Amino acid sequence: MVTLLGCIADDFTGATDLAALLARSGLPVSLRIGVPQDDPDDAAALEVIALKIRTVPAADAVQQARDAAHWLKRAGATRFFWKYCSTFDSTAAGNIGPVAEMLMHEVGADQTIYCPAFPENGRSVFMGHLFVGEQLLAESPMKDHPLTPMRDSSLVRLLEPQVRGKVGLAKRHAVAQGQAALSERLQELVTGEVSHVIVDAVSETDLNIIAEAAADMPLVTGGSVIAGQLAQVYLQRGLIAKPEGRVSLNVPAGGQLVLSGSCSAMTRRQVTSYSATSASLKLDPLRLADEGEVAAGEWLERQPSEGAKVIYATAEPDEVRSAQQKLGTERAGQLVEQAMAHLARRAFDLGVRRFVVAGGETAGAITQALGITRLEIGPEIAPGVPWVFADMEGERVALALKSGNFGSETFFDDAFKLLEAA
Ligand SMILES: Nc1ncnc2c1ncn2[C@@H]1O[C@H](COP(=O)(O)OP(=O)(O)O)[C@@H](O)[C@H]1O
Ligand SMILES: O=C(O)[C@@H](O)C(=O)COP(=O)(O)O
Repeated sequence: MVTLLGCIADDFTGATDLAALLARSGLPVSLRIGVPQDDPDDAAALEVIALKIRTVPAADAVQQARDAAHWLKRAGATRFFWKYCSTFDSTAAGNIGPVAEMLMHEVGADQTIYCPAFPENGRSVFMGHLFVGEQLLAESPMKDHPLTPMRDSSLVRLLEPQVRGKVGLAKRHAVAQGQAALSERLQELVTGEVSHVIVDAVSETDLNIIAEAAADMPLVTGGSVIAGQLAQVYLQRGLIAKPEGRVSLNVPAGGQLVLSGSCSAMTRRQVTSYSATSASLKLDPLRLADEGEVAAGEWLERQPSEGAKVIYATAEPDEVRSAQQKLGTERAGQLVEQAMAHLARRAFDLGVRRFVVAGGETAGAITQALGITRLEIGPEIAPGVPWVFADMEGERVALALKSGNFGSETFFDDAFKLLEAA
């Protein structure tokens, strides 16, 4: 099949979020880990390439995203989507802006939109300011993120230093008036040479209007919801058709494990809740620096494969800051990610086949270490978090790659229960 929409995600939880929201349209979605080595002879209409480029140097992120775009072009994609976090996770150097600008150049776009809103998960954009629930982004727990602390809520101000072109805003007043008014506003901005447009959105209706206005843009950027709405518009316009029949899921039997490297507020609550009824082990980056993860591996070996268990580095902001001051931010993060990756591999060797992983960077490290290259999309456990399935060394594996702040307090339990019922 020829690809219609080619998507590039900047992390792995974000990629499964995107794939889940695209799959809500009923269209088949293909999710690949890293830029495929092979030619795209089995491409799907909606292709997603998951990269781990949210916090790497901007030049590296741009290069990897360019390679992904070239593969998607070879698959036939004529429209492209750049997926980043619904909390606009980035630094002053990038990587949202530099990748968007490179992709605009690649696809010949003179304008693109930025639309991270995800109303179901409490992310809305008004007057260019991003809200997380009722709080401005910079007042939300995202201000304490270990790698991308978000200290400004204005998307215009956040994006400006990341791009060369002009940044503008399409306010909710234009969006609420419908597609024609929004298209007119976008046209006005492009005439004024504004190539990067933040678009307000506070509801699904807003996102639907935005998707209608942006459906023919060669490049759209944002969170998963606007991409899902684009797929719906393609269906309505007959650009793409739903396949006949249903694909049956092959759910693996085997042991289970939660691995959590996210320090986000919701994950902290989820770890506390799950630890109350499960075997749990906390990883300390300082101990990992001295001794590695041997003790954790031994702990894992002592646990029944089928039993409920969680290994976590999840910690309160003060504790994270203290580890980062002693080890450096990058090293602290890498120590945890590497340990999680080794433990996931050990768990697989011990018979674990159902993994719940909390944290985008953590999920990236684990999925890469397991050598997984392609994922099938299963049922959504919570908005934006589906079970995904992969074949690994001849074995079937189920993974739930959970974004730090997604899901309710009982998410880990909910995830395994859903798999039992599938
Ligand atoms: N206790 C800790 N101290 C310092 N860094 C940590 C600690 N626990 C986890 N980390 C690091 O914090 C980062 C969390 O990012 P990520 O996995 O993307 O989570 P989220 O989805 O919440 O953003 C990872 O790089 C992880 O290794
Ligand atoms: O858009 C979102 O919020 C998610 O898909 C996402 O990218 C979250 O990233 P992490 O919180 O780092 O997992």
